[in-house]
Amino acid sequence: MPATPDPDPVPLDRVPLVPEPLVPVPRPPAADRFVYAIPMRTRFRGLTVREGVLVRGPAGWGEFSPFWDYDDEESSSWWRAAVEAASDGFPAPVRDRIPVNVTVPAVDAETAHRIVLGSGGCRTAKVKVAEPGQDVGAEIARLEAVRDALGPGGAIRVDANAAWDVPTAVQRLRVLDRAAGGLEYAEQPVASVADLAAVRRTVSVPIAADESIRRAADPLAVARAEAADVVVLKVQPLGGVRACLHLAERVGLPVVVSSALETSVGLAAGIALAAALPELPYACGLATAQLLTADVVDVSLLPQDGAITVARPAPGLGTLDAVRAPDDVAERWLDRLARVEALVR
Ligand SMILES: O=C(O)CCC(=O)C1=CC=C[C@@H](O)[C@@H]1C(=O)O
Ligand SMILES: [Mg+2]
Repeated sequence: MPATPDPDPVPLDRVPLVPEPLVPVPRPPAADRFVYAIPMRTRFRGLTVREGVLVRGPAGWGEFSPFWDYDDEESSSWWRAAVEAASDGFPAPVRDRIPVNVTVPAVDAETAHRIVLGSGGCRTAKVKVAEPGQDVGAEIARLEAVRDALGPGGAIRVDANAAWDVPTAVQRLRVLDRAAGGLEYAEQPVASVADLAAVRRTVSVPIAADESIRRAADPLAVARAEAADVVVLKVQPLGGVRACLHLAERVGLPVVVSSALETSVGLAAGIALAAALPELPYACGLATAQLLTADVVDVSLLPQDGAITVARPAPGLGTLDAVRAPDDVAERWLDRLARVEALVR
């Protein structure tokens, strides 16, 4: 198995002006690409390790990290988002603090309670439900624990990741709405736009569309079908910050920005989108650096008093070396990236 590809020739701006010190220092990553692998704190979305590629350009760093169930065609929008960050940078912000929700994976009640209390002051929690192999009892206990930790004034939303059919969604949302002491909204309870519309017509809990937006041929179908009250925007799958701003303008529904479980390089794009949107009526799902055991930057984008200050942290040489992916993982990602780049050329 070939070793990690040799870094590209060190560009002129990185040629040390003084002889290199005797003590080896971490070599800078390849001039413009770096593959990371970071263990997750808790299994989330079936992942125990988050991997991806950081790319550096004239405007800074971008992140290309499509989940492996996205094929090369679908991954092209993820690459466009990374290229936008690295080449164009981000639009001007209209706010400097982004209220964020804490993300609660499908964990036991005690762990859920601890996650909310340790969230950095988040007043909103998004709770994973419909986890394969778990029953409604576990979801009720998790939601009751989250409500206890948040207090009566907090907001609780759930995410089923399209797992239910319509009858199950209708019945389960009524139960979970009670267990939570009221749900702010339910994210993607069912898979299709038609089923989302059917659930929305039947339950009182507001509905948010996520997969029906980020994996749809036509994201506007959700609005035309009156299938959702809220639209979830994720920068990478939707092709970048400017593409999301354009979609938000056209969809005509309230939007919430959510991450794709990126490092703080990728989260910075989500923060930039949330900072540039004319309206931001909901706390955003951008506190997911809390789900990773490490980061590619020295100071992660993490909430304080329930919000993240708009910033664009850059990777540090030391932090990059600590999360460098093994050679075989790096090769797999760079091969994927080469295929996707060939598609979008
Ligand atoms: O929205 C949040 O609170 C965090 C992001 C999040 O929940 C997700 C990120 C990426 C894929 C999914 O696992 C999940 C989602 O469906 O929104
Ligand atoms: Mg979701």
